[in-house]
Amino acid sequence: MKVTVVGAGAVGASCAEYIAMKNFCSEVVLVDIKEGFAEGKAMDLMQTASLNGFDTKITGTTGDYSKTAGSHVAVITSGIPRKPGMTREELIGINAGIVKDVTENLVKHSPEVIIIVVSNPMDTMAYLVHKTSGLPKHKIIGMGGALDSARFKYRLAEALEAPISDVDGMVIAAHSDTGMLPLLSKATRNGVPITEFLDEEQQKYVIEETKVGGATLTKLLGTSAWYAPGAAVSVMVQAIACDQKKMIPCSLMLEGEYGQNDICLGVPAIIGKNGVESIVNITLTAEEQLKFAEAANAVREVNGDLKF
Ligand SMILES: NC(=O)c1ccc[n+]([C@@H]2O[C@H](COP(=O)([O-])OP(=O)(O)OC[C@H]3O[C@@H](n4cnc5c(N)ncnc54)[C@H](O)[C@@H]3O)[C@@H](O)[C@H]2O)c1
Ligand SMILES: O=C(O)C[C@H](O)C(=O)O
Repeated sequence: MKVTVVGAGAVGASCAEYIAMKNFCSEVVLVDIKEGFAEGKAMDLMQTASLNGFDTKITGTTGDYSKTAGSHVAVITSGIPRKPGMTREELIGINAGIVKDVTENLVKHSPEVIIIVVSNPMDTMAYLVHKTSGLPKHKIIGMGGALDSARFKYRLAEALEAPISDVDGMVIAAHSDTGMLPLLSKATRNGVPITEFLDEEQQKYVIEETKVGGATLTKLLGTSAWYAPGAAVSVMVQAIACDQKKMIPCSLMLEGEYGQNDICLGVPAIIGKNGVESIVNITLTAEEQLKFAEAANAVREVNGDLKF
């Protein structure tokens, strides 16, 4: 399995590192526009191989997409991250051009590729890849829900004073500060609904902290997060590489599912060797349905700023 990661910055390098550490891929190619940067990151990571015990070969290139030819999966992390006080949506002006250009180069050299979109505003960037790549819809997957769900579980475990392995939960809808929908109604501790353990104030705290998870880290770090995003991507790549058929919330093109059309939004999906094997329809409460529709309206407005 050959995987390309475009953007060798904080998130791209973290993706490459987690993928290599899990040792399920033969090759990871890092691509960046900054001269020598991807080559340097690849060399540094390769010098951890004997220490960390992996055999994945990591190489880097400054913009030579012929080196990415025949990739099974490509991850797009190229583009600018937000600074404290910004929203993800403000990145569209710069990142849309980068994502469109990168997508064209990837598909030219790997026409069968499955693309995982990470660059923000992610739901809109995933939509852009659908509109410009010519790839079938099961081959384009936006990464947001896997990360947001991990943050949800972190906050649930914190509120419950429980180990994270005790809790389960999922976040769907938009990967944005206001459009995220942590499904509290379905979250559990060892199969017991979370609502049996947390009072309303605690529930509200968990939901609000989850939704601003990215903004909180951006304020602390001065730029956006990379460890959990990289780990989330590696879980998705492994689900494809090992045909795991894992259920992961991902930003996917909807054609009637959840009452939406012609939009990429986070929904639970089965991820396996073909990319998206299927979208899973779950029952939402009336309030959740309303919030999902509101998130869709906001993403649709941002999509309106795209120029193809
Ligand atoms: N979807 C998510 O959950 C999620 C999580 C974290 C970050 N992000 C997004 O991922 C993106 C990257 O974040 P980061 O922290 O790694 O930023 P970063 O600045 O550390 O890295 C971005 C890299 O992209 C490179 N780049 C820019 N244009 C390029 C091009 N045309 N071709 C190849 N490489 C190019 C830059 O040189 C840089 O090295 C941002 O848009 C950020 O908002 C999304
Ligand atoms: O918050 C950001 O801007 C980056 C990313 O989308 C995240 O959630 O960490």
